[in-house]
Amino acid sequence: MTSRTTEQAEQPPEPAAERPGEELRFRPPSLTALEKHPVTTRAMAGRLPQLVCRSLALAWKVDRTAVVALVVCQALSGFFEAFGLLATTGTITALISSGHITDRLRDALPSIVVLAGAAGLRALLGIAVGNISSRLSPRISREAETQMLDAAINAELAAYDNPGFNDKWDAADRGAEVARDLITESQQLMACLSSLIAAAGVVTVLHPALLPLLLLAALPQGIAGMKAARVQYETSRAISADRRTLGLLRWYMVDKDIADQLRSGTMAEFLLKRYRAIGARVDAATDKAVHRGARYAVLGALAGGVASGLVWASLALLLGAGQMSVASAGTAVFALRTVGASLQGMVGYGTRLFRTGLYLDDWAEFIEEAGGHRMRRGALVPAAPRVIRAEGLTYAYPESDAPALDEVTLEVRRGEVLALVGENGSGKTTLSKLLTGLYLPTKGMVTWDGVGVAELDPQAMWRHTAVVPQDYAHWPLSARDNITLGQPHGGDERVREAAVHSGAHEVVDGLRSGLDTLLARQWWGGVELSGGQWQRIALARAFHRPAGLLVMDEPTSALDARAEHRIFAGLRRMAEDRAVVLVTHRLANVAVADRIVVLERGRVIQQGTFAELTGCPGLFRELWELQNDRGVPGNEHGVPENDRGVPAPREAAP
Ligand SMILES: Nc1ncnc2c1ncn2[C@@H]1O[C@H](COP(=O)(O)OP(=O)(O)OP(=O)(O)O)[C@@H](O)[C@H]1O
Repeated sequence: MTSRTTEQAEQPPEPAAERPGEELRFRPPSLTALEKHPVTTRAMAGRLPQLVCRSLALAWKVDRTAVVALVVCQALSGFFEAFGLLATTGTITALISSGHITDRLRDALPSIVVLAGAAGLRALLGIAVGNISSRLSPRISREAETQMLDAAINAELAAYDNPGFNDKWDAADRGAEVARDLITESQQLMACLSSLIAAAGVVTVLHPALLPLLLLAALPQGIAGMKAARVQYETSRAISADRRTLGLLRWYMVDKDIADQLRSGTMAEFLLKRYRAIGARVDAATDKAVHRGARYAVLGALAGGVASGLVWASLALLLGAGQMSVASAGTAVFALRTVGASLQGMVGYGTRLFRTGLYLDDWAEFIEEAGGHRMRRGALVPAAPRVIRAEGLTYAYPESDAPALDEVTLEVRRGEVLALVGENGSGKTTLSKLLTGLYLPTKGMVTWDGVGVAELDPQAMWRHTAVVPQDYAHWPLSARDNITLGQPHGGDERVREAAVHSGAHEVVDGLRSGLDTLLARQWWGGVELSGGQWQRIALARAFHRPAGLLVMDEPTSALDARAEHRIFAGLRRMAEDRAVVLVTHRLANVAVADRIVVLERGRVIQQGTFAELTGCPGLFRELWELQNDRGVPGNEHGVPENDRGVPAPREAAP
């Protein structure tokens, strides 16, 4: 320290806002889609049919009739295109032949009728195709979203602790969003293709040299289009982490639950500054991509212009050399324009479809990834458990250095209250999640009546569990649904019973429509509850479940003394027909437990009754003494004692 110069010492510290905010950074996205499908002509040519099939397959799931109608309409449209073009030759031949103009027009009339009829029918088919794809597009996106949701909700809970999981969800979400473009772009590509086949057939009939020349002319723009598509995709992926951060910041700035802290902490300016800085970074990256894309477009257009000039010059030469009649040349002009437009369309829609395909790969990758975490457990349907046992239980979170739980062995039986105690981060919540089968052990076992939880059907197992987590959900539903979780049994009587046990009846009785009241002020103009009132509802929902295992993690952290007393006084009755696991830091409350397990850094260091643990030296007694060391006048423990030296909650009147 003495080596620091005065100048160094006086330098103001770097302002925190200028440093990159690690907590607001997401992992840089991987460009695996690009690695799998590099943007080259060959890759694109191989990929497009695959993508068209994929879009049709997704559409097939949504509406089979519409897919059949779409394909038939496209085929008919191509057929009428060729028909119309061939009729052009007849029209021109009749018009340029010798004779009176009235005779020539009469001769041309049948071809003109065919031409007009074909154009009219094509227009009608175009409208039909547009209609069908507009109907299909949003449904395809929804189908893609549904598949994502299905993958996510059926993934193991541990998947969410994987740092890449949320990133992939985000990229996949964009994939599902753009999936709606898949059918439109595919059908546009198919329309161009059918028109190209029709016109190319006609051009080849007129002169075989014209078609290869035309294909060559379309190449430069095709390459430019692909390069621009790559730049756009890369940029979009590169800024996706920043876009997520912006979304998060927006949410933090308007979220009702922290709006008061934003104001009282005068955070708005700081967050807005960050928002603007990240927004500027996104804008700069977008500008760069737009400029690069424009450069490619200009180069492509220049090369395409030169190539088109060559095609037209060839046509003039053929005409001049007498290798083609004037009528055929006239038809060739129409056909060439059609081929040119179709090729351009194919390149344009093809590159767009390719880009959509890259996003869709992200979507598919997530489904695959979530599929990798898909719950693959047994199918045994358990009864309400009588004994839940952890044996040599070890659990490590993904990418963490030390296990959160290390060789834990304990059991809890029906009719018992087991309390888990320990300092912050000692592994209590993790252990409760393993006992309920939300996580599967890294090593060791959790068994329900002797059967490993991995062998049990998870849904059937969770029907026997009721959990009051530290952060319980404030479901934007009615009070009744908030208690029954949409799974009523025994009618309102059971709801009322659970509410009385938790003290939520006092909350419900004060609501304007009782159990029917919506508890979602910010969304639907419903009623908002206080923190403690919400906790009473969360407790009622756990008491309402006919569960054999009840886990309560800090269940009374927001309750007033009377409400808290009611919960602990009624806990023994609760435990009569179920096993109860209680996690709490308020050690006076664990006196109701039959056994207390003390955890330290993921290991069990003490076990016993309240009297045993307070009666001998160790972490529990130390924490207990600290909790009572407030200088409050009274007895040694600061609470009334019964004859076991245990603070005794009295049975409360409901
Ligand atoms: N989702 C997670 N991903 C990675 N590590 C986690 C995760 N959740 C918890 N941990 C880590 O696991 C350890 C145990 O956490 P746990 O939440 O089980 O502790 P706890 O005893 O319930 O703490 P508290 O008393 O603060 O609620 C901690 O070191 C924590 O950092």
